[in-house]
Amino acid sequence: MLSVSEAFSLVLNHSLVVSAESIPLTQAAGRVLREPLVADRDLPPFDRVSMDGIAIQYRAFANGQRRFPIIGTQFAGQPAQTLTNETACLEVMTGAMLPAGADAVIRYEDIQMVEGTAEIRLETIQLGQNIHHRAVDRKQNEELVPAGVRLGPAEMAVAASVGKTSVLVSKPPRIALISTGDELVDVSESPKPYQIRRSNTYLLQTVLQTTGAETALFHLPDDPLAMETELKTILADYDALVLSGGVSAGKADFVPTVMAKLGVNQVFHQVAQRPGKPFWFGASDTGKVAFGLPGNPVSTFLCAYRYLVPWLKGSIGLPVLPPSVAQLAQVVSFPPKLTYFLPVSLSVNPEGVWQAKPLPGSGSADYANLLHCNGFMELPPERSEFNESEAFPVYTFR
Ligand SMILES: Nc1nc2c(c(=O)[nH]1)N[C@H]1C(S)=C(S)[C@@H](COP(=O)(O)OP(=O)(O)OC[C@H]3O[C@@H](n4cnc5c(N)ncnc54)[C@H](O)[C@@H]3O)O[C@H]1N2
Ligand code: MOO
Ligand SMILES: [Mg+2]
Repeated sequence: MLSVSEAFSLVLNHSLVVSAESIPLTQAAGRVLREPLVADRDLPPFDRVSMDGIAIQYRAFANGQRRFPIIGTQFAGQPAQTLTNETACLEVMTGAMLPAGADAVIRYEDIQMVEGTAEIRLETIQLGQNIHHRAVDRKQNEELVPAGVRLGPAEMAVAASVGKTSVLVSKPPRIALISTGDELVDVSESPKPYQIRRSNTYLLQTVLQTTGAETALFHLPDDPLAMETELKTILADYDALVLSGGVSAGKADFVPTVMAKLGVNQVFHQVAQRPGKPFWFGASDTGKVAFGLPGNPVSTFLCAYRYLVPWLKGSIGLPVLPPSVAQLAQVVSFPPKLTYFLPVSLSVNPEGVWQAKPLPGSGSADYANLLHCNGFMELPPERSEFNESEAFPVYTFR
């Protein structure tokens, strides 16, 4: 049986081909850039006054002068004036161009205004003080943001400042989230004694919210012909399918055979892990990808975080980051030769180290247990005893 890392590599090898689209900047927050953002001018584009006050020539102050006649005012949003008299000053406002001939700005707080003159009340000043010099932040034509970065607040501010009215971003992949099973009824229905309400597609939709994918929910019965008909349409309309249920050894587990009939070939079936051992994964020659996640809700949940989310991030051009690491807060025993994804509650101890408190719950159908957890700790298959304070990777979900 495949190991978790082998299965993960195979999943990442089948990334979606996500096309790019140009959209207005006003709609681009949260999307992934597909072009670099380049400085169209120096940043800042001119010597910018950074404090309200007066602009003088430093040499006059260095020569002992303290009282400067005010010969005008330089506001922001105006072309630069000139300090025509090197022993005079201009009042200047934050954001204004530094007047030509001036090379130091003194704050209003450090001067006293007396009858049209400004008297500086400082012992020393620096050449160039309170001036945000042209190009100190970035130079014209410098790459400010590389492609493959999500447009957060800082990136949006930079995009606006370099005049990008529209930006090239990844198109959101269209993903169908499909529950399967005759025992499952809609959330609005009253289940009969042998039925339950379906929950996995709601779980999956919430997990994928952070990726910006477009999702739609479907439900299929345990009937191979009906499944085939409906899945054919869904396959044509969506880039990827995430199914839950119907992949283990039961007489009504039809997902792998139906997918194969539709040209979605098995890449693997079963991974040496708990939960989620019956995980099925396939891809078609036309570039469609399908995840057959095991139906037990904790298995669906774990597989979504461990495989689906990194796969989707990689596909849309975001970096796939390694998991964080935490210390086990108590001894854990797990004899099967499987990678064990242990539900944990994470907290930081007084030394600033992440601690993982095991909350195994009653098994992979116990989804209510996850309400108290915020991650899965990945314990390796070749060991059966895990000591307190040993560190292992954790996949967090809160
Ligand atoms: N003989 C074997 N039986 C089972 C094996 C095995 O290896 N050999 N594996 C077990 C494991 S592990 C899991 S996990 C499950 C996976 O089963 P399936 O993927 O085939 O899923 P189903 O049989 O359709 O359902 C399993 C279970 O999950 C519930 N379920 C399914 N979908 C939803 C949903 N959308 N919302 C809520 N609950 C859902 C379903 O009612 C079943 O209780 O197989 C074991 N068996
Ligand atoms: O994946 Mo199953 O959920 O191990 O029970
Ligand atoms: Mg089954």
